[in-house]
Amino acid sequence: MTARVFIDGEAGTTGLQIRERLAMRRDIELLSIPDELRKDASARADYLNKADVAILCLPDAAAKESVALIENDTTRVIDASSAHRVSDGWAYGFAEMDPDQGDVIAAAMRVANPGCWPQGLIASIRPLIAGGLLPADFPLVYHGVSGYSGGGKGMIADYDAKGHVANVLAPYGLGFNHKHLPEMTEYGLLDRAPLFTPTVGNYYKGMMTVLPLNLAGLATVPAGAQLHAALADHFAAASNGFVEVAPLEALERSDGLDPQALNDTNGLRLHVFANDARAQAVIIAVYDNLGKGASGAAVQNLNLMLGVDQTTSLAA
Ligand SMILES: NC(=O)C1=CN([C@@H]2O[C@H](COP(=O)(O)OP(=O)(O)OC[C@H]3O[C@@H](n4cnc5c(N)ncnc54)[C@H](OP(=O)(O)O)[C@@H]3O)[C@@H](O)[C@H]2O)C=CC1
Ligand SMILES: CC(=O)N[C@@H](CCC(=O)OP(=O)(O)O)C(=O)O
Repeated sequence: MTARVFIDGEAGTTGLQIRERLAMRRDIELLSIPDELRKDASARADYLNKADVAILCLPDAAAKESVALIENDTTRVIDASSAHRVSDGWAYGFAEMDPDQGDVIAAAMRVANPGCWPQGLIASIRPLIAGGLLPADFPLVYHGVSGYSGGGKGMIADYDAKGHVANVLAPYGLGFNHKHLPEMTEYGLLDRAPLFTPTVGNYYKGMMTVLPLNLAGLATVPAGAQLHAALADHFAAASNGFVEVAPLEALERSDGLDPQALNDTNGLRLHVFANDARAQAVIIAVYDNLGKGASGAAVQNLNLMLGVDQTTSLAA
């Protein structure tokens, strides 16, 4: 049986990428709204209500409106916006977060796709706190760089208009109130939000996030090998291959540390570097903001909800 899938916001950056990923799927019938009606609430309501799964690739306010337009109890929703990520009744769509999170997503009517930045942080810290290697009140500083497509059509147009002679690395979020902090705190198992300093790079897509761990002062200082083993064990159990942990790095530099290394994939790779004598470590995540960071994760969640075997699917 084919599943009817409606992408509300299919003309946007994330929507287009999901469309491309689903175009070749014979098990999916894509319901496509005529361009002139794509912002017409009553036409959207029609499409939303006839879909088996609606994928919302919209600003937060429009995503909330879409959910309110659904009048049946059969349309399932994957929301790529940040509107519902810490809301009751919504499953958080980061399948590798816990060994059973894929089952939670598979059974859910409402799935909130994670923000791109939270995925690197949650992947890096949640297994360490859950495993008791770090306390929940450990003070975190979280840094990273994303390609400018992370800001959607608006930011892409800005960079295009500047003719790509923009700032090589532009810091932002300097009021320390980034909209991703609530989901980072909740699903990172943290007592308080990290100090988060994102930057946008002058390139289209791809991310690298950096989580330094200054471990001195902890009652029990975990060795780098323990941090690495906790992450490797967690993702061996919880991942179907989309999240991998590179071997423990004993190098000053690594060729894998390129924010564009996993572009056009649904992969996320963690790297652990440590100096036990100094009680210092850093965990670095590399992934595509439009892949695992948005559309790849949405397709992965769709596959889970439809019961499609991820290892044989071409899509995610
Ligand atoms: N880009 C990324 O890396 C990531 C994005 N996301 C999230 O995914 C969502 C979509 O982001 P992104 O694709 O980047 O954004 P874009 O701005 O590229 O696309 C959003 C689309 O929604 C359309 N839209 C706006 N308002 C309405 C409305 N009321 N009814 C119907 N359509 C509407 C826009 O129309 P128009 O074309 O006319 O502007 C546009 O096509 C956002 O919530 C974003 O935060 C999540 C993770 C990563
Ligand atoms: C580079 C850039 O601007 N990135 C966006 C996040 C993109 C993303 O994860 O989307 P959501 O808005 O759906 O959470 C930002 O930091 O606001």
